[in-house]
Amino acid sequence: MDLPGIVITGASGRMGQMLVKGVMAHDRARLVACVERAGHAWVGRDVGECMGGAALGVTVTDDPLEAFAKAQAVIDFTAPAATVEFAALAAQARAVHVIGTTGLEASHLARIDAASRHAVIVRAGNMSLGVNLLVKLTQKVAAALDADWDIEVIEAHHRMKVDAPSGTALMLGQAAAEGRGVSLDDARVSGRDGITGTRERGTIGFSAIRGGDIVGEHDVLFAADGERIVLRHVATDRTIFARGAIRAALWGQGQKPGQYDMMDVLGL
Ligand SMILES: NC(=O)C1=CN([C@@H]2O[C@H](COP(=O)(O)OP(=O)(O)OC[C@H]3O[C@@H](n4cnc5c(N)ncnc54)[C@H](O)[C@@H]3O)[C@@H](O)[C@H]2O)C=CC1
Ligand SMILES: O=C(O)C1=N[C@H](C(=O)O)C[C@H](O)C1
Repeated sequence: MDLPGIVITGASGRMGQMLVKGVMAHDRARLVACVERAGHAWVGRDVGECMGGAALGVTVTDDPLEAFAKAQAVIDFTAPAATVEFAALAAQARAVHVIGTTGLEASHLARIDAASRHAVIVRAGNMSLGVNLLVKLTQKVAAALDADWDIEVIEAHHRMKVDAPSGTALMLGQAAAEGRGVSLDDARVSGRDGITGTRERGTIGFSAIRGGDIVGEHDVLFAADGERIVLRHVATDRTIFARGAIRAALWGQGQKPGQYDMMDVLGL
């Protein structure tokens, strides 16, 4: 039987290039197409040559529908506006849609939800094993501690990142809120500046650092009088995200239509 065919959207991006390499090196998947936005310099050229290596026999296209028709899975680390379009097209093609894109708002999530009635969608703000384990740990620690322990999520990323808090920080904040039995929407405090007043008991704070080429660092701080606990994940290489996304694309084959996350894929 043929190996599942995979399309990479946003192929020229930081994650796109990792994913092209990851699928090419994989023994249970094959690269069938690469998509970039209309007008991008890579469109019409071989993706391997664009990446500065040997030709891979896959020409970058700006036609997602044609690309998805050849595929069993679409791996998508692009931008919210593109991802919601891809969700509808992937559902039309009955391809598994793996969404790594972050910065999605309620209107985007509603469109992804609609697409998931017809197709398998796996979405996570972080596809790494380590972060998904950290999410579980965060929930457990938050459940064990009362509101004498202030919770802060601190994240650091490269200077090109466009959304904050990061998708991972929001996953960690959500886990902390669930552990504590509160709603994140009610407890969330982001971006303090000026005369903020003293810290409100029970809130969950978010701080974002942007600089240089930081791949992704996340701390969940539990701070009480006289002691602190810090849960930390440091990503030093984007292959951890690509590995998780490819695993999700293969896991999704044969699943029932619906929305899944990396906890489902990893069995956590
Ligand atoms: N869930 C996870 O594990 C991870 C998620 N991310 C997220 O993935 C996204 C992308 O991150 P990066 O690769 O660093 O960004 P990037 O800016 O390097 O790449 C994004 C790519 O998407 C392309 N693109 C945008 N609109 C498009 C369209 N309509 N059609 C086709 N291609 C389009 C851009 O041209 C670009 O090549 C971000 O939202 C980021 O937060 C990043 C790393 C891990
Ligand atoms: O934009 C990034 O780079 C990353 N984005 C994801 C996020 O928003 O959490 C995952 C990872 O931290 C890298």
